Formats: sequence, structure tokens, C-alpha cells
Amino acid sequence: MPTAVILMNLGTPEEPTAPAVRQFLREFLGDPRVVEIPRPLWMAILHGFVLPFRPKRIAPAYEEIWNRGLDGEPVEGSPIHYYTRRQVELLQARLADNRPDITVDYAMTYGKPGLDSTVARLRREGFDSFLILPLYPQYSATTTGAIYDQVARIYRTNRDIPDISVVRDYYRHSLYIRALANSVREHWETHGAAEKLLLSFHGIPKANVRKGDPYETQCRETARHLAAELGLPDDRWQVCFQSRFGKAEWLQPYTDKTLEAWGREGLASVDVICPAFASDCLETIEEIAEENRANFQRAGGGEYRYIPALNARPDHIDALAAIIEEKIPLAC
Ligand SMILES: C=CC1=C(C)c2cc3[nH]c(cc4nc(cc5[nH]c(cc1n2)c(C)c5CCC(=O)O)C(CCC(=O)O)=C4C)c(C)c3C=C
Ligand SMILES: [Fe+2]
Ligand SMILES: [Fe+2]
Repeated sequence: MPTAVILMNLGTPEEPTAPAVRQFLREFLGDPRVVEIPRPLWMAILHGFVLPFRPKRIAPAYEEIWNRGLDGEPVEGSPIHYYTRRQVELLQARLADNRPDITVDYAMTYGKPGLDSTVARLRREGFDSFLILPLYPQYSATTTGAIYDQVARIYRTNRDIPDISVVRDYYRHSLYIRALANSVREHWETHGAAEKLLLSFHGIPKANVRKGDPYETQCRETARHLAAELGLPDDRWQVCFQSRFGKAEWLQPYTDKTLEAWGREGLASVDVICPAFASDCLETIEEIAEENRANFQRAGGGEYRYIPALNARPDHIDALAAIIEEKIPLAC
């Protein structure tokens, strides 16, 4: 049976302007999976304090990365959108020979194109079987959980329900770990290995983990597998969590505080990798490759090198293809 694979990523504003960022944040931060503060209180905060101010502050950061990836690499539009589309093209080409039964497409959890409209279009094209591959190696209710909600909405609003399955996580898939390890080794071959490897994962509130979100465990396991694959001793690497939002306590140690402390201690060099991001985006390019570099060096640190996300690397495409083929066995 022909199956449509839908890669899903977080999403991004339509353009790098305050109104477009506001529209994106309204949808994203309005999702109860993302912010679990009681609804009436959060709606008052979101509409009274966040949406009037944050878009104006964040739009210039989007402007910085728009049409430019890492080190000014030319990309079209927002990097997360660009790399997700590249992954679709490369996966389709990679699967073309062996798996003509599989078509690859994409959707964003927030912003465009949405899952509803992508599934509706593919159904008009004749697909009734779907595999959704969230580009989040580590499951969190705040990301992958939100995608399950959108699938549930499709079930709820269709009479003739399509067959949809979702890849819950792939944080310990051997080809994902191998692709991460290859990217670090290649980086070391070019630049030499830094004193420390910092593995920076997107954070979530600590309370979410206390209530049962397995994200932290999966991040720490990813890190252990990667360090083992690299043969890196425990004193050479550290897990941290970035992109804290709001006043509540998030997973620790925080990436920015750790880098500032290492800078103050005079660390001569650090390599930084972000294994939770399948594609470079605002949070890796602007926050990690630029802002945290400046903070580390201002505090007294030495060389700071960001190792790009797996993006369009052939070994990343191989890993995604293997995950898909394991979920959609060839019909005999
Ligand atoms: C407010 C709560 C947030 C949670 C929880 C959260 C979890 C989370 N996010 C990602 C991946 C990405 N987040 C990105 C941007 C982003 N994230 C938040 C907030 C939370 N994220 C905000 C408000 C923003 C927008 C930028 C800003 O205003 O600071 C992005 C980048 C999107 C882009 O356009 O490039 C990604 C990717 C993960 C993996 C995760 C939990 C595991
Ligand atoms: Fe986020
Ligand atoms: Fe950020």
C-alpha cells in the first residue's frame, strides 16, 4: 500500500517581522502541551505580557538568521523550514530505488504548512496510510505529545479515518548516534578536539519531568551513547539545557550559566553540539552559535566551536531512511 511519510518539525514564523512572530507565538505558546500553567492565568500572561513585547524583541533575531544559515550559508527563508525541506528531498531520493511505495512530505506543528492541510492534500492525491516522523529524537509531551494531539484531532474530525502511525522517538537508534558521532569526529579532524564537549539540549520545565515526561532521561541516554561511541571520558563532556523561558525552574544545568562559569574558569576551548535539533534553527544559530559564544568569550573563555545540527548530512538521511523502513516493512 502506498504510504506517505510526513516529517514534522516545530515550525517558524512566515517572515522575520514582529506581526508574523506574534502570530506564530500565539499559536505555539497557546498550545496547552507547550505551557501547562492553568489556562485562564496563562492566557492573561500570554496576551497581556508576552505577545505585546516578545515578538518585537525576537523579530530582529529572526531577521539575522533569515536567508542565512550558519556562517552566512545561503538558505531560503527560515533555516528550520529550509533544512526540513532539504531533508524531504534527500529522503525521497534516497528511498526512490528501493521503496517506490513511499512518498515523503512535511508539515510543521505550528505555522505553515500544518498537519491537517498536508494530510488533507495527500488524501486528495490518494494516500490513506501515513507515517509521521517527528524530527525530535527525544520524546517530550511538549513537542511529540503535541503532534499526537494533532493526529487525534484528525481522527476526531474525519468520518473515514486514515491509517496514521507516529514514530514516538529515536534517541537510541544506532544510526542516529552514529551520525552524531561522525559529525563530532569530522569536526575534530578539521579543528582538533576542544577540552570539553558540551551537549546542549532544548530545556523544558523541571515540573514536567517530575510529572512523568521522559525527555530528560532520553537526553541523558543520548549523551551517554554518544560519549561511548566517541570513547570520550566522563570528565570531557557535559549535558546542559538551553532556551529557558519564563520564571519557573527548567532542567539544569543551564547551558548559558555553564558556559559563563567555564569562561570565568578560563577554559581554553569548548565544542558545543545540540543533539535534540535535527535541523539548525533560531535556537542553535542565534542562541548557541552566536549569543553563547559571545557570553563564553566575554567571561574569559577561549575557542568556542559550534558543531552544526545533522541537517542534510548523508548519514542523517540514512538514519531517517532506516527508521522509516523499519516502520514500513516491504509488503511481500
Ligand atoms: C515556552 C515553552 C517552550 C517549551 C516547553 C519548548 C520546548 C521545546 N522547543 C523545542 C524546539 C524549538 N523551539 C524553538 C523556539 C522556541 N521555543 C520556545 C518555547 C518553548 N519551547 C519559544 C518561545 C521559541 C521561539 C523563539 C523565542 O521566542 O524564543 C525552535 C526554533 C523555531 C525557529 O523558528 O527556528 C525549536 C526548533 C524543543 C525540541 C523542545 C522540547 C523538547
Ligand atoms: Fe522551544
Ligand atoms: Fe531561544
